[in-house]
Amino acid sequence: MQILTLKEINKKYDQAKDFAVNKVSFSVNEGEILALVGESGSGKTTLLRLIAGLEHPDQGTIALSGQVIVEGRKSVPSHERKVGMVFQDYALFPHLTILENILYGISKPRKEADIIAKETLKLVGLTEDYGKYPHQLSGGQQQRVALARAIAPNPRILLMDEPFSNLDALLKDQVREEIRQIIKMTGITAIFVTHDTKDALSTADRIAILHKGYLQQIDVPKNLYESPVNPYVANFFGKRNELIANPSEEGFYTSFGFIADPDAKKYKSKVRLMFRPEHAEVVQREGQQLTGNIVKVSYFGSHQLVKISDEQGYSVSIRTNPGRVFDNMSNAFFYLWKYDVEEAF
Ligand SMILES: Nc1ncnc2c1ncn2[C@@H]1O[C@H](COP(=O)(O)OP(=O)(O)OP(=O)(O)O)[C@@H](O)[C@H]1O
Repeated sequence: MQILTLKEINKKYDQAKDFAVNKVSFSVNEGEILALVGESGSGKTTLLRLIAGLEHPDQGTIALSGQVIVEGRKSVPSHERKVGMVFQDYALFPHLTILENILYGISKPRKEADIIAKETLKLVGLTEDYGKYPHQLSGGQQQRVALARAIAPNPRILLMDEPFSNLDALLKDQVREEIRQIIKMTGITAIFVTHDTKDALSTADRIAILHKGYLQQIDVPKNLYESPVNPYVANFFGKRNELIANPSEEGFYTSFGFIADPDAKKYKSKVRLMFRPEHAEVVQREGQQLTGNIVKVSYFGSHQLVKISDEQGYSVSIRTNPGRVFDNMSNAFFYLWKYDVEEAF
């Protein structure tokens, strides 16, 4: 069931030249975690603020739990929308204890509020720390307090602005997993903004990608990564290699050799074969594969990238498992097991 629906949302700030958000429509299902991703200035935060009621759109409607909260001039005030917010810097009150920080948002009699706050602290694994002050906690723990404060009043939806950006790389993996688990345990619907594709791919059920205020694609992570609707989305989710190829009846001619592909005959002129480093395989023996010279092997622990160059010095990068040994400047054979064909010119 859909809990949040945005229809044709436009937003232009005073004095701004362009729209920050352009005709954006999408829905979020109950219990779903949606990531809003895009480069800086793509409109992610603006969308979040429009849903929270901190901004009003120039056009469009927003409905939350069956209630229209934005339509024309109508706007349900932010505090009546029952939206939970987690800010990038957590925005905890430094002079209040963890328990007091959480109690702050619960408008219930003290005894009842106390029970809710302590239950929420248990949920986020901070039962022992309720008497401490924010500065006495680690970044990851502060993050969990901010989450507890946002979910304790039982909001209809949880909004998080760059929730992982203040954490170092090591902590990030752990916190992502924790936050996802907590959200899933409560069953709350959540939207978070991030510019980091890893945050989105690992934490979200679906991802919406924005570019210059336009929604490009909204889908489950696997589909966005494997079947992007346009080159912008494809490139956003990591580097792709590009091979210029001439189509023929039987396949594509590239500077690394021939790729047999009956679909090639569909194309009349030069195309670009786009493939991700993990969608190619370096093989031992010569055969029906492409060939080139290994010019660099970069080791990343979990994998390595082998850079292979053609006779003109144009290179592609292929991901291999870290245990494989390659000699620099030696001849290499490889094949592509997945690629997209894009019109070249
Ligand atoms: N208060 C404002 N007044 C005028 N222009 C604004 C305001 N806030 C944002 N903008 C502009 O609107 C566009 C979208 O900004 P927004 O902050 O929503 O993008 P973002 O994707 O969240 O970027 P970032 O990742 O850098 O936070 C940008 O061009 C930005 O400069």
